[in-house]
Amino acid sequence: MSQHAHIHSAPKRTKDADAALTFENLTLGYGDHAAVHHLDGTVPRGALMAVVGANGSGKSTLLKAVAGLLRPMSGRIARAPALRLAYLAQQAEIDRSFPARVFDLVSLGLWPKRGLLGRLRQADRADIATALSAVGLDGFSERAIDSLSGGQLQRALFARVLLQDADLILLDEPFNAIDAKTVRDLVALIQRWHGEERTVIAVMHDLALVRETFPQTLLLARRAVAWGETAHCLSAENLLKARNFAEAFDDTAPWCRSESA
Ligand SMILES: Nc1ncnc2c1ncn2[C@@H]1O[C@H](COP(=O)(O)OP(=O)(O)OP(=O)(O)O)[C@@H](O)[C@H]1O
Repeated sequence: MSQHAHIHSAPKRTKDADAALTFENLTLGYGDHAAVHHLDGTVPRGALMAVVGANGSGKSTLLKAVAGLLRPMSGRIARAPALRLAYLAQQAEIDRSFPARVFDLVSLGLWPKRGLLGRLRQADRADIATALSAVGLDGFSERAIDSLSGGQLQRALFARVLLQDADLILLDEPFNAIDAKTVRDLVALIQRWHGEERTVIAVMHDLALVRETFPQTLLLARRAVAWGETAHCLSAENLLKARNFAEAFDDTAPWCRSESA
């Protein structure tokens, strides 16, 4: 059976002008081990989409490739022209020991506008203060980032994304080890971005939160098990299918052996 037969609800091909991203027979991996196989589909502009799947199912790999940090093994990712992109990595990948203040971390969000060594203007300082306030970090500007709690650091990173003013926002497990209040505040920010017609893609583990918050979902198990409207995508049948694929993962398998599964 062909790979693509598994994608029961892949989004219909959207006109290019409406697409933020298009995946064409995209295969991603490391060395000669593929982590995401033969992904096809379109993320429309303004979509609010969750990426879900078991550990090791390729979610972070997909985000990294979309962010341009990983080259495809084969196939391609087409981004809308002049798309401004913001990528928030998993917290585990962020170096907190770097001697910086919250202000410095957040001001990096202005980098696309001001350049790395560009001098901040008065208006920029006001924008940074507004972004900190929007994430509930008033008064935190001078704090060292290594003194923040996990939730406070995540708020600061969301403030940086706010300043980036991106068309496409990629969030890798933004709510991992974050308390309920902070999740609510940051979900509200994601909904605001959605209201502003930005495209948001988030790797998520909390399926209840996905059902509440994300209209679209991509269910991955190294391949797309289902992709489309969240309620349909996360049906019991699809989740079972994803679990069965996940149990069959073999990290030592050569490239694409699982295709014949
Ligand atoms: N830098 C790397 N080098 C080699 N293999 C990698 C690398 N990063 C990820 N992998 C492998 O690629 C596969 C997919 O990993 P990925 O991190 O994308 O999964 P994930 O769905 O994000 O998992 P999790 O939910 O645990 O974060 C895994 O088998 C993983 O071991």
